[in-house]
Amino acid sequence: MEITNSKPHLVFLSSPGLGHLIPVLELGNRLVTLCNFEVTIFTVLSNTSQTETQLLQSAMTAKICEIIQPPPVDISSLIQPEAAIVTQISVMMREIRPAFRSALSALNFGPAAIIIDLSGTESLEIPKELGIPKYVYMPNNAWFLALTIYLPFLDQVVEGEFVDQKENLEIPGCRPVRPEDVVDPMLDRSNQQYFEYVRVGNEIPKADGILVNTWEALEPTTLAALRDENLLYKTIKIPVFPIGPVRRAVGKVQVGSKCELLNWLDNQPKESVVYVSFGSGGTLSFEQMQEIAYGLEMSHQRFIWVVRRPTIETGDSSFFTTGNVGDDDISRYLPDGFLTRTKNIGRVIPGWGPQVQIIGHPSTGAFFSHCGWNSILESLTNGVPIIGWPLYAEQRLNATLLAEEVGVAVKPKILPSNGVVKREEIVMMIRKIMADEEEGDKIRKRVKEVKENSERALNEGGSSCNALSSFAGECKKGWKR
Ligand SMILES: O=c1ccn([C@@H]2O[C@H](COP(=O)(O)OP(=O)(O)O[C@H]3O[C@H](CO)[C@@H](O)[C@H](O)[C@H]3O)[C@@H](O)[C@H]2O)c(=O)[nH]1
Repeated sequence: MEITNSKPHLVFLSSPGLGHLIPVLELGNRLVTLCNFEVTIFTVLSNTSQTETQLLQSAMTAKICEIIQPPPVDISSLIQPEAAIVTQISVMMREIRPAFRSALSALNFGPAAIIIDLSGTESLEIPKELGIPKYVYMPNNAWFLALTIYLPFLDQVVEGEFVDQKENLEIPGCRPVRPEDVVDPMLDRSNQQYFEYVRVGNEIPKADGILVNTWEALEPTTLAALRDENLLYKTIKIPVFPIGPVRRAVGKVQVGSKCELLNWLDNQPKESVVYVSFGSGGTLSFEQMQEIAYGLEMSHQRFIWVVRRPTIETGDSSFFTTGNVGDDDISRYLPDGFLTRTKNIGRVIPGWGPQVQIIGHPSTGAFFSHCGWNSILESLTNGVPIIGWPLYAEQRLNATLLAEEVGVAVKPKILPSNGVVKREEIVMMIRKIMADEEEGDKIRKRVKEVKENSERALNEGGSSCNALSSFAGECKKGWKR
């Protein structure tokens, strides 16, 4: 790809994991096509996920953004084998800094700005040294951003474990966070991932601004708090640009290339199918898989289920290997006879599915989701209500936001990360979203409103379009050809 000096240039630093790579690639594409930038993305990969590698390959083929892939870093001597995902990613991003610094110094153009995603904030010092404007990209919602930047303060005033607190955690101007909803790194204050997360909270305000993957109408109160000098602006003192929803859209499916699954969806009634999938890393215990299988069967609703090998220990153990487990014989993890009994109403896919095509299909009526933010955005922008099944990371926070503030989701009484949710409750949630005429109807109407307000935000003159333009304006202002 030829790099010219005629357009301002932005450089991204993206961290491992599809949940980060996807929104970085999407935002990069948007800045090229809508704002007339050239974009280079410095990608740090886990190097163990085939799906990650494939995604990057297709981004390289599309040639919208320039991709730089540094050699993999070996962190095995720096962490314990059982280190949490956040710790692993933090250490990888720390070790990549010399390569990122050399790559920036070797560029034959002066970038207008550097955009660093959430897990790479330790690298903000590099553009600072080089005198280049620097921004943080939060590929999640504003409430999670608020908790992250306020955590260093909570760290000073809260005693004991957050999960053991009797009172909700107050964040100025925002919805309080229930102790049971705190993000994974806050579960154990003696674990390295907690220190890494507090560090990120301290580092974000060192940027010149924050891009966040949400929009005004979705989180008006939190965004107002982030701008209010008496509330959270006091902590960050930098502008926040709500530019979302940045998400993958349904591409045109080539004639003749449609898979059997999408043909099957074509033949189902409108909004009749429940799509069940837990993102790029979510896995379930064997017992929980049985309950979901029976719950789906007993609900008598049509479904598509992306099934992975169960885990016993943690919910996130396939985070870096997604797409690599697809060849397993998944029938052995499902109840006897399940596949035969449900063959007329359901489809089970091993490992990985064409999610954006499924969610964007008119036959899909609900998304049974782990509430990763990309999945949520794909659902909301297609007007599909959510059965929230938070597993790890910040997903409990996301599920609460959707169910209790936005009004587009239901979630189980006990959190799936805390115990096994029984089939009866699963049936109840599915039926509420798919068939309930009162509460269900309200949720289905609300999600259509959210779809429309997301479109308005992105259209010309909409809040996110304006936020992206003002970010672009700031970057172009300081750029010297
Ligand atoms: O079978 C599948 C499963 C997933 N996807 C895609 O993979 C992405 C998954 O992203 P997301 O829903 O955000 O889940 P995670 O990969 O789990 O994301 C991580 O990163 C997100 C953004 O920071 C966080 O919100 C999550 O909690 C964290 O687990 C989405 O674009 C999906 O369309 C597929 O295409 N097919």
